Amino acid sequence: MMILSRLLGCQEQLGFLHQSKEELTDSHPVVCNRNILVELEEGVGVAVMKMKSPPVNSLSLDFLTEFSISLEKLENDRGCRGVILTSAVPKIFSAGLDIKEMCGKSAEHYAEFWRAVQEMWLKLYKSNMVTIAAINGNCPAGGCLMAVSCDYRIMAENPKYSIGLNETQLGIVAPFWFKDTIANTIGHRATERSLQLGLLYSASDALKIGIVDELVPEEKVLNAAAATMSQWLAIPDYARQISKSMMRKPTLDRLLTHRESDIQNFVSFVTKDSIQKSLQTYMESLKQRKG
Ligand SMILES: CCCCC/C=C\CCCC/C=C/C(=O)SCCNC(=O)CCNC(=O)[C@H](O)C(C)(C)COP(=O)(O)OP(=O)(O)OC[C@H]1O[C@@H](n2cnc3c(N)ncnc32)[C@H](O)[C@@H]1OP(=O)(O)O
Repeated sequence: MMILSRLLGCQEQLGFLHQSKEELTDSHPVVCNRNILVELEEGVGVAVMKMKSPPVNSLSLDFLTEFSISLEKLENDRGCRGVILTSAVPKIFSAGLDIKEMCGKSAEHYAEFWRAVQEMWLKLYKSNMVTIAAINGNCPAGGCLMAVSCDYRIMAENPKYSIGLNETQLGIVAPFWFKDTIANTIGHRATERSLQLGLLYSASDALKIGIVDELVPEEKVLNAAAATMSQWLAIPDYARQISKSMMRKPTLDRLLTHRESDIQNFVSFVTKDSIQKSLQTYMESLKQRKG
């Protein structure tokens, strides 16, 4: 019930009400949501989802809810066959889960938050559409999960940007389905090293290890994503979708089977004093790094 009312509440915020006349008459309909801009190029059947939640596109409960609703709308739109996921915030793809959602809140809040994280991943990983991440900035932890849940990743070749699952550096643990998703991308051994050490890879190392598929100059990331999209869309949808499902279903089913216990694990983990302390110390270190 709580989730339903949040979804309904968010649908109002989703901005269908806030579209300007220009946006409505544009041949590329734009939906201006609070955290995500969705632009659907109808003739081509491709939507661009631009995350725009400054300063760092952190994945808050509101953001995740909006993301899942937006993706579901595209999924149900027969005119949309592909999605490019990118960022409208300079230098940041996404800073991952919003740490503030995991600090000093109630057990009920943590459970609701974690269900929204699961939902985002389930929707993205099982999408029937072609999904391409155009990674135009830093991409740690939950940001990396989003990227590796797409079918293909193109990253800006900027030595300042990094990508990876750095959870252990915060004193927390990537859950099994984060691990499965990255292992499906880079293999078991590389995942073991990557997860234990909480490695963040530079763009060039990410290409070498296979977290990303391609590097291009920053200003070409979106064009490169569009070019790759047209190659993938040249394959008949039905055959491609069944192949995707064959590869991903066991991983999806594992979370679906253990969804409630995964939420309980998260809540009991994150409510530990030691974990709360680690997260608070990490947030403080982020602030101090600025100064
Ligand atoms: C055994 C069973 C296990 C079960 C499961 C249990 C555990 C849970 C696992 C949970 C998995 C977690 C996944 C995650 O995604 S955790 C988040 C990890 N993210 C990070 O480590 C990234 C942190 N951020 C950065 O490194 C940098 O901010 C940056 C992304 C590189 C951008 O740098 P810069 O442009 O210099 O920006 P600032 O650092 O100055 O940041 C601007 C403000 O944004 C705040 N911030 C940054 N990241 C986050 C975040 N993830 N959440 C919330 N807030 C964030 C930062 O504090 C600044 O705020 P201020 O302006 O108020 O100081």
